[in-house]
Amino acid sequence: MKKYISKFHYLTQDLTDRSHIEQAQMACEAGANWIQYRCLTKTDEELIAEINELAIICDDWGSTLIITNHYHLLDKVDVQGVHIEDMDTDLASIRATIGEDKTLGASATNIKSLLSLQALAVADYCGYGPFAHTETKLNDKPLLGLEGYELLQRHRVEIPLIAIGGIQISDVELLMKTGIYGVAVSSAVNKSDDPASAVKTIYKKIY
Ligand SMILES: Cc1ncc(COP(=O)(O)OP(=O)(O)O)c(N)n1
Ligand SMILES: Cc1nc(C(=O)O)sc1CCOP(=O)(O)O
Ligand SMILES: [Mg+2]
Repeated sequence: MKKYISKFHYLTQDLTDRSHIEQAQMACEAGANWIQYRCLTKTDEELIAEINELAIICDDWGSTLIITNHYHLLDKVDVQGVHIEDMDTDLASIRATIGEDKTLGASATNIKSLLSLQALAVADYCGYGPFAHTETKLNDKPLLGLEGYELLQRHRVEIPLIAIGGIQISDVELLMKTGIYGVAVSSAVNKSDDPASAVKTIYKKIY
């Protein structure tokens, strides 16, 4: 089943000065139509409570809400899907568990893993990175740089490909010119002096 996938994925993150709820509220108000709730530090009860609040905000603004990894919560909360970060996990079995209606995102870090994911045909989009160094999470994978995305033009990439990892506002135009589908951003928005304006600027560069 082909689903709508946004070209701009805004990812919340653990911040000392702003909750995930505040981040999502800001992003929705600024026009983000795709929020990925990336919280890997809470118990299921805490996650469910927070996701329920996020779902109301996203519903009010008409934004898609995706959770990171916690697919076992999908039948307990009102979200549109899940992004699975573990590339070694059995995605076909996760798809069978969550059903066809939920959006399933997965990750790839090189052309081989991207083409395998595409061939498996169970994910709705692929997060592809890391583009550059990021402080948001530890990363031991080679940085792709712009060339890593330009190289994809030699392959038949049909799955919507979302670049991720250390993307700054100034990278967005050049990344989009490589032919990718969209970008995922966290800290370039969250660590900006004016996060709402950062969201709006990224949108204008994409659309
Ligand atoms: C849209 C999107 N793409 C990728 C990820 C996960 O990133 P990934 O690099 O796979 O995570 P680690 O395996 O490095 O933890 C995401 N959350 N969203
Ligand atoms: C989930 C995730 N993976 C990344 C990687 O580089 O592999 S970056 C990331 C989150 C995006 O954060 P930011 O825009 O702050 O780099
Ligand atoms: Mg990674």
